[in-house]
Amino acid sequence: MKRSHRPAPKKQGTKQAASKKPPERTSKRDRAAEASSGAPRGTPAERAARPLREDLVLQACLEAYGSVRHEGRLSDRALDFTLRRKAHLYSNERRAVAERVYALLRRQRTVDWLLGRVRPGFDRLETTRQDVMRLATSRILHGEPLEEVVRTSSLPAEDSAALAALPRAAGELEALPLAKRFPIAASLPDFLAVKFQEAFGDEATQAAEAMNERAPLTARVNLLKGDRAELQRRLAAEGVASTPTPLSPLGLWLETRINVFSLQCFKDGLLELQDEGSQLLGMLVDSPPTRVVDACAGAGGKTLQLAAQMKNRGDLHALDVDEVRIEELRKRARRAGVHNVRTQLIPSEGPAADEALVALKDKADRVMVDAPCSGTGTYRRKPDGRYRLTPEELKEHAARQKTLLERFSTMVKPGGRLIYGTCSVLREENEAVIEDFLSRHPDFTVRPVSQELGAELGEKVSRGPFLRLAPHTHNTDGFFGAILVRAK
Ligand SMILES: C[S@@+](CC[C@H](N)C(=O)[O-])C[C@H]1O[C@@H](n2cnc3c(N)ncnc32)[C@H](O)[C@@H]1O
Repeated sequence: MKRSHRPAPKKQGTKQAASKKPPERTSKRDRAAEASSGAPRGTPAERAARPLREDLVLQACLEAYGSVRHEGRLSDRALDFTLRRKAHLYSNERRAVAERVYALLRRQRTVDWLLGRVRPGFDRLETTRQDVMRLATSRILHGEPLEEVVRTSSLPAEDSAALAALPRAAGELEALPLAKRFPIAASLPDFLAVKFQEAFGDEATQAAEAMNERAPLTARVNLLKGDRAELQRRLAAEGVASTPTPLSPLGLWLETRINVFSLQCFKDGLLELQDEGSQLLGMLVDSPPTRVVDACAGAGGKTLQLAAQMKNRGDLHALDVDEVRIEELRKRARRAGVHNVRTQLIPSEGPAADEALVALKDKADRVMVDAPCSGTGTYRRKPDGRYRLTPEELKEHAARQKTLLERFSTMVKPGGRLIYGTCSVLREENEAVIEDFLSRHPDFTVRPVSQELGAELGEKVSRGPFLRLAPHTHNTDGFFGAILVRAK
């Protein structure tokens, strides 16, 4: 099968990290699975090598995938929901379920196209039978041997025979002209494929390929509780190898098979899980220890970073319209030892939304607007997002981003800065929003991000004056960031 329809091998970890193999420990999950299955206890190494019980894995994959594809659930929630009810699965089986479901979601359109070629009447098959074939095809696309996939997929003979013809269908896809091939090979809806081509030009294929790979597991060190080297030592003591991220000085790629949330380091607030690109966006706020507003704080990913950059001093106002996220932020702040945050639940629109900001009008040194967006930069982690987004929603995102930037800019004091960011790779949510704002606000000017990040790092992560990150160029999620300075 051609390389272009197959993700690259996983990128987590390095040789160096792998050679210092940490002690393994038994996960709670494995103890629960052992208790419920009556299986003999093994050493951690034996457990890791235990063959998958393919029938159980397939059943769980079908449940989780089916609830995303046919019931519209979000992928992370569907997996969480399914796996919570499968206490009898060992951790290697749970991992296989998550990996297979995500892998299929990343390649769903490609898989359906190929199956339409190799299995006459595929569209008319019963749904579960289709999904079994989809899961099998995705595994083959990801490099598993045909015989092994057929042996473990409980397929009728004619469906197994169809899978053998996949290399021919992949060749047919490869032979299509680019305009037809790209949306299918990239597994993007047509309108998004066009947007990706506009955003990345000649690099669109590469960009989409990288967007369809698995993201590294990335942590940010909480500088309020120690530095990166110290965190690495603490992680190693808990059996987790890590590698410093190449761009963010705050990040570590974690190599672990166990749940990070169960680590003592995590419980003690030494780290947060946060993509390297998100860390770089947070670094655009230089956070002098005075008054900083995180206007779309959500559950506080950036808020906690800003608090650490402010050394827990000054006033950090975290605003959001979502009460559940704000509550999560409060919990995380307590764990991280953050004391300078004040949270505020604000109305989402209308005069009340403007009134809620009156007390901060012209008062903030820095205002961060990490705007709600299409999430087109995060498809490595949320692969199903692409199948939900519509052209109308994209327009709504851009319109809301303009409104929010306008509204929150009123809090910036003369000489202060407005920092705008998204996890979108699309121009209409990024540069176009900034251009629109500047056209109505001649008192604001763009400050190149390299002035904030330093010339060397700035050059690596910017396009023009803006932060511009993408998986194929930086191995981060896709992010945009801009710094605007208000005249004194
Ligand atoms: C990209 S997320 C923020 C992520 C967060 N900054 C972080 O780093 O974890 C965008 C946030 O904007 C919030 N939001 C949506 N509409 C808003 C509004 N009108 N005013 C303020 N926040 C809003 C959403 O609830 C969501 O939490």
